[in-house]
Amino acid sequence: MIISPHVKICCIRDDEEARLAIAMGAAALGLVGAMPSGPGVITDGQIAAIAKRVPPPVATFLLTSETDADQIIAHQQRVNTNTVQIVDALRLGTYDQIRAALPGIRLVQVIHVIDQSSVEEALHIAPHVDALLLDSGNPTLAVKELGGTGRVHDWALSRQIRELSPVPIFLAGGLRPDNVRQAIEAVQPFGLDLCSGVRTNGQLDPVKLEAFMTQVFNQ
Ligand SMILES: O=C(O)c1ccccc1N[C@@H]1O[C@H](COP(=O)(O)O)[C@@H](O)[C@H]1O
Repeated sequence: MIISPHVKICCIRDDEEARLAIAMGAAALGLVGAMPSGPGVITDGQIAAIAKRVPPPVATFLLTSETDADQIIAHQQRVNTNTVQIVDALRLGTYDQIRAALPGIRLVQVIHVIDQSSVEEALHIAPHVDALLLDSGNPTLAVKELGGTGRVHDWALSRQIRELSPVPIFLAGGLRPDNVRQAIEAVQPFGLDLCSGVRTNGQLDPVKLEAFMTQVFNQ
């Protein structure tokens, strides 16, 4: 039997979208800070205001593109989410440093799944974080893609990571109502994370969201 994964709805723009996502069954909301590209960016002020009004036990994820531990700590302290999603590789400082400065705050590291080396990268980082989030960006481009691409990646690689990882896995990248069942069967992740697949003209679309949740929970 495959257990239904938890759902994180990302790119939340305001309280109304937050309420809609929670009403439809989201366990977590993604709030996107400054990024080099992507459709979901809002200001730190907006992130702080939305996060403050999200009721427990719904998790609030700050998506940060900072790569220096001190800057990641400062970013979380400006917005007060209960989880930090690091969408690029940590270049300066350590996860332990972030944990010491932010007790009780969950750390989720994004791995952009490109090839077999992504599996090694994921397993190297996994022991230091609370979860991994497997997405379809490309941090090597001149203008980095760090998520929100609407593209799927090679789920066979994500399946390998899920089977070997000591921490839970969220699957992201191009998930939609029409492919989510296949994604769940292929990867069997702890969680699903999506942005563009449940939006129309940038707005969270209740019809697409309901279709997505039906595929996840009512099969
Ligand atoms: O959405 C963005 O603007 C964004 C920008 C930079 C990093 C991450 C971003 N969003 C994350 O990307 C995943 C996948 O998006 P999609 O479903 O493929 O559109 C999304 O769930 C966010 O976590």
